[in-house]
Amino acid sequence: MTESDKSVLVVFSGPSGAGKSSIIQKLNKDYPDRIGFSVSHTTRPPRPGEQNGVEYYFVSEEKFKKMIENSEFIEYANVHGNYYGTSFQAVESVLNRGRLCVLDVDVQGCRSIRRRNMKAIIIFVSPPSLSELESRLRSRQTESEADLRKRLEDAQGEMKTCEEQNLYDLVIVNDYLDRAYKEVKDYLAEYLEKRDQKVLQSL
Ligand SMILES: Nc1ncnc2c1ncn2[C@@H]1O[C@H](COP(=O)(O)OP(=O)(O)OP(=O)(O)O)[C@@H](O)[C@H]1O
Repeated sequence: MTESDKSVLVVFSGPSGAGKSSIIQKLNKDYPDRIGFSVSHTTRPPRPGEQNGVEYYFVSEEKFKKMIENSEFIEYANVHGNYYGTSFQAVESVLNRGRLCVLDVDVQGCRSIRRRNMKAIIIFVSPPSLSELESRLRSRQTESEADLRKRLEDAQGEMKTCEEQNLYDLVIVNDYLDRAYKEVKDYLAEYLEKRDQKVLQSL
């Protein structure tokens, strides 16, 4: 079995505040040796101590725009004048090390992964309701009122994408974190078991 045979891209998507980071944190805690995170590209200058290829790949705006033109990004955004993006190549490099590459991307990112026909498990994390989502975002206290409103507005559209054919492999409702996490873990375990059996049978 080669290293890349053992790898799979695991993508989490869903509204802001649905619990993607909470689930990813738990996965990372339980499987620190199996999980890898891709290094993003950015046009912001490195801060003291930051190394190229470790915290980020630091590139010029010209280079970043060229990469956009060449469709090299799964997703990218301009935040306060600086570009940030997740490249397909950065994900491949985690996968080539035989790791499960875990990503948190928006709906467009999920569609772009599907278009590339990548071997990926795409999981939509849904809040139990929009009112519960609002109350979690409020207790997190990380957004301004305007930002919070925008996130809740976006959430309505994001929830509708659950019905899109062949976009998500699994939709989980994050009612209780431990229960939702178990659903993710069981799904991954079953996927990996089936896949490893297939690989073994083909040897
Ligand atoms: N099942 C749950 N019950 C109650 N609170 C939860 C649950 N899951 C997560 N939370 C809390 O809800 C808040 C939002 O969760 P989290 O930050 O993981 O969301 P997210 O989807 O990663 O959001 P973003 O996309 O904005 O990063 C956090 O404060 C988290 O502790």
